[in-house]
Amino acid sequence: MSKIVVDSLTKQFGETVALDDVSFEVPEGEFVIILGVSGSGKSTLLRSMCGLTSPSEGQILFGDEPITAPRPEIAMIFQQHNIIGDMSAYSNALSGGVHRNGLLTSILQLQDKEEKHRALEALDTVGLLDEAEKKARRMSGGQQQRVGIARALVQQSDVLLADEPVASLDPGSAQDVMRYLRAASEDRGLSTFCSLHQVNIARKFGHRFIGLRNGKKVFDGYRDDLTIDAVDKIYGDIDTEGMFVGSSGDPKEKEVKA
Ligand SMILES: Nc1ncnc2c1ncn2[C@@H]1O[C@H](COP(=O)(O)OP(=O)(O)OP(=O)(O)O)[C@@H](O)[C@H]1O
Repeated sequence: MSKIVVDSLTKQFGETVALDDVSFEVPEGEFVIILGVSGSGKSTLLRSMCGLTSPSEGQILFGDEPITAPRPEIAMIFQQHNIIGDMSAYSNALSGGVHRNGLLTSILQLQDKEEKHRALEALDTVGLLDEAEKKARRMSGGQQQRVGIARALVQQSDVLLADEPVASLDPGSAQDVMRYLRAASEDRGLSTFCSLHQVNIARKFGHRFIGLRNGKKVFDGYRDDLTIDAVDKIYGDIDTEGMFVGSSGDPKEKEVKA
């Protein structure tokens, strides 16, 4: 496994500067939450880290190698789950090994025993072993997101990227997904980067936090550093009340420990 280095990363889309000279270094095994308002550059950062978006300037290194295209060591869990509704949770999870097994083997489900065991183990990690045969489309949003995590685990990556994995979920399901994501990440020592809107969920599950504002990195620190002042720096003048709902539902949780 290797550390991730984001080195002076700038990304422009025409006139829009989505990321502006962002740099940080993350050792393997850290659970990092990316915070920022809509449009601050969170998705662009994650997409750049998995090689789906190429930098305008700067680079991202995985170990010593620049990331220039998607690679199996880096798995991405998307906001819209991106799983196949007509397939079972098990088949979806199993498809995470497509880069090892090839498309035909995956479609025909001719994977070896070890691979099938891996898929069941991944479903177990996200608490869905009993639902393995259930069609994904008949599962709740939170369960579908957990299937997405299981599929990423079957990929056997070293790095897990999750772009707002709880954006469309109710507070209870959002916490479930975060709990499983954190457990999966710890279980396997994966470096994990997850973008979130809800600050109290972030505080509950995050280890390290990176705050973006207008494409610039305005915060990089650990739980105790994430004070109200730090949150204000990330979110500016906007009313942050709603962002703190989600873990206990108690907006007083915005009174973060200084
Ligand atoms: N493919 C693209 N083409 C043009 N502009 C883009 C593209 N992708 C992102 N942008 C712009 O870059 C900026 C950052 O967008 P990005 O999606 O990274 O923000 P975000 O923080 O993830 O937002 P959200 O929380 O709404 O997902 C925005 O101004 C957005 O409109």
